[in-house]
Amino acid sequence: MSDAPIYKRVLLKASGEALMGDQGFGIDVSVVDRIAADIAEAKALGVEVGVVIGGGNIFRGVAVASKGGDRVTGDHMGMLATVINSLALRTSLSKISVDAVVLSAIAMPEICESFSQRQATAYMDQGKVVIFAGGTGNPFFTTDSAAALRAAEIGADALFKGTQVDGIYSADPKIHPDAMRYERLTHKQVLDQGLAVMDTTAVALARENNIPIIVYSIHEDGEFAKILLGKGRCTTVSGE
Ligand SMILES: Nc1ncnc2c1ncn2[C@@H]1O[C@H](COP(=O)(O)OP(=O)(O)OP(=O)(O)O)[C@@H](O)[C@H]1O
Ligand SMILES: O=c1ccn([C@@H]2O[C@H](COP(=O)(O)O)[C@@H](O)[C@H]2O)c(=O)[nH]1
Repeated sequence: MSDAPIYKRVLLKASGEALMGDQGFGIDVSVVDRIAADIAEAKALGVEVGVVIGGGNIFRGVAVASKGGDRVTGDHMGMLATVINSLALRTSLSKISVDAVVLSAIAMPEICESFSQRQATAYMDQGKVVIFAGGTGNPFFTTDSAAALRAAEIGADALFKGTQVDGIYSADPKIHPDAMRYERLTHKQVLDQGLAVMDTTAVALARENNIPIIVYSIHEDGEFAKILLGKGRCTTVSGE
């Protein structure tokens, strides 16, 4: 394995759902601690890391809409869930002495700083882990889209999606256990074939900005660093 990471600055989209561990809801601190350790390993390789965390372990806006409630309010609740997860990750990182800051797309100055592209980039240049909370700050989006947006804004070399599965398959492997895993795909193939591991807005944004997407299992200890070193199990999505 080479000692030099293949990317200098990355954006990690960490699964919200993964944070609940076996509990079925909420935050399992041991899982957050493990993800923090993975980020620390990447930092130790000299990689600059920005993070967006989902909110699926707490709340998704569609849950309100599907019961006849107001979608926008539901999405506000979902974005607040991502703030809770971001604060949990900052806590886990600070326990292992990794300097991290939470920047929220929704102003809540008593709790964390507000997002601005300039401040985010300045913090990353200083070597801090920047955790982008509150999604895009707009309803009808997802944290996948927020991750692609922030990746473009900070000039990330790659967008990592740490999720429940170890790559992109020909169909959802949770529903079709015989689906085939891809090593490499283009953004166009992901969009044309409707491979639903990431939402289409996020993939389109990454494609327009020439940002590779790496999909891997966030449940595998040390996989993030391995992939950064050019090894590890994942699917890489890049330009055609
Ligand atoms: N073609 C595919 N290849 C791989 N996974 C797929 C595919 N189609 C659907 N999926 C599903 O997509 C899921 C990832 O989607 P999703 O973004 O909702 O989860 P997440 O990473 O846990 O995000 P969140 O942060 O919102 O909780 C995988 O767990 C997998 O079951
Ligand atoms: O830009 C955004 C990002 C997220 N939301 C809402 O938050 C939840 C949780 O995010 P996931 O990506 O599903 O983990 C999402 O379901 C939306 O309700 C948003 O409105 N805008």
